[in-house]
This record gives sequence, C-alpha cells and structure tokens, in this order.
Amino acid sequence: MSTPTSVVASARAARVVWHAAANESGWIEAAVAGVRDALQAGLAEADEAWLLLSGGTTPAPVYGALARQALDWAQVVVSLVDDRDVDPAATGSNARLIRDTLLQDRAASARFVPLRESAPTLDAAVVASNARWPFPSARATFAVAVLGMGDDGHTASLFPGAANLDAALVSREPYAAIDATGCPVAGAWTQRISLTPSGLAAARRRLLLIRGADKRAVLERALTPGDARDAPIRAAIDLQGAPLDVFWCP
Ligand SMILES: O=C(O)[C@H](O)[C@@H](O)[C@H](O)[C@H](O)COP(=O)(O)O
Repeated sequence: MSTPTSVVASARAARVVWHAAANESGWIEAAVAGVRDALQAGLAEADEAWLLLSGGTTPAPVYGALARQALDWAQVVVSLVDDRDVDPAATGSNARLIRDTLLQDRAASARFVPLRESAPTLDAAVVASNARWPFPSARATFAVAVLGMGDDGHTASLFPGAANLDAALVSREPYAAIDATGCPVAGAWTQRISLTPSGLAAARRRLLLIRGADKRAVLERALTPGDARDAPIRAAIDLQGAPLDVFWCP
C-alpha cells in the first residue's frame, strides 16, 4: 500500500530544522555556532573530529568566521564534500576555497585532506578517497558535514540529470565520480568527485547553508513527495540520524 502524500511530505518536513536569520551576520553567527558545537561534540568522544565542507559561492564568510573560533583545531581533520576536476590552485577548486577561507587564523592548525590532489586522475582520486575513508572508526568521528544546494536542488556534486547520478545515489562507497555534463548549474566544472548519500550518512550532524528566497523555495519543494533523482538534496534530507539543520537568511 503506497504512503499517502501528506504523510511523506510531513515526514520530510520533520527531517529538517530551520534556523532562519534576519541578515547575513546573524546567519554567519548561527552557522558558525552549529559547526563549532558539532565539532566540540565530536572531540568530546573521539581523538579526531572530521569536518567535511562544500564549495560554491555561499559559504566563504561562514568559513572565514569559523577559522577564528577557539577550538582544538589540531584534533580536527578538514576534508571536502566534493571537488571539481581542476588544479588545486585554480579558482574553481574547492580545496583552494578551503585553504583561502577556513585554513587560516586559529584553524590553520587543522589537518587538511583534499580529494582531487590525492591521485593523478579523477577516477584514481575517487578510489584513493574511498580507500582512505576512516569511518566507522574507534578514534575518529565524522562530526559534521556542511552542505550547499543549487537552484536545481543538487547538493554536493549530485546533480539532477548527471549521467551517473543514479549509481551514486545507491552506491555503498563514500565517494563517487560525477559527470555533470549537460547539467546547467555545474557550470564549466562538469567532472566532479562527490560524497554519496552513503558517505554523508556517516556524519553525526549535517548542516545546509543557503541564502535567498529562490533557494528557500527550492528546499520547500524538495520537502514535498518526490524522487531524490529530481532533487538530490532529498537524499540528504531522508538520511537517518540527526535531522538536516538548515541555516538560511535573505
Ligand atoms: O562544488 C560545489 O559547487 C559545491 O560543493 C556545491 O555543492 C555547492 O554547495 C552548491 O553548488 C551551491 O553553490 P553556491 O553556494 O555557489 O550556490
């Protein structure tokens, strides 16, 4: 017997906690507090707390403010939710974004584990990242993942319409290669390495940073019944464990 639409919609809505701020400074403060609290919880139970970050144009001010937080950064491992198949010094590199924003100030003492640089080719980088994946672990916890979302409902580099999206959505590996050729929101960076829902499921906390009315509407639509292939953010919303903490401002 199929589940009534209203039940699916309310089930998804219950998997999201909204943290709406009136302005950018309030949004930054709330998001930084969310990440800091998740890292501190992770450090309270393990020697190492992992923080996986997304790229894009939205999170930089949050990462810059986070870098100034008084945390035991030497016990934090920073890695990526996804990256593009570009040189680490290129403007489109998420690794470069993290180096330029988060790995400064107090957070400079964190260990950084980039994705794309770990091997000569994208496919080899996916193999290396999956081989290196430490979770579950007795000494490290995947404390928090910071996600973004595009206007097409993608998160990480899980783009609707991507050739290998279906396989990535059901993969048991933490990372997958994504060919986002033909996906408008991917822009010039069509070849990607991305966390899969399996990889994201290992995170104790998952935070989504979005801004503006358009993205709020995209997320509200994603809370209605429908397939994650049409709005891959649904794969993050539907994960078991802690609900998705959404930090939004106009
Ligand atoms: O590599 C990337 O592009 C990101 O990891 C991606 O998941 C990003 O978070 C969204 O595309 C939102 O990007 P904006 O913040 O630029 O809208």
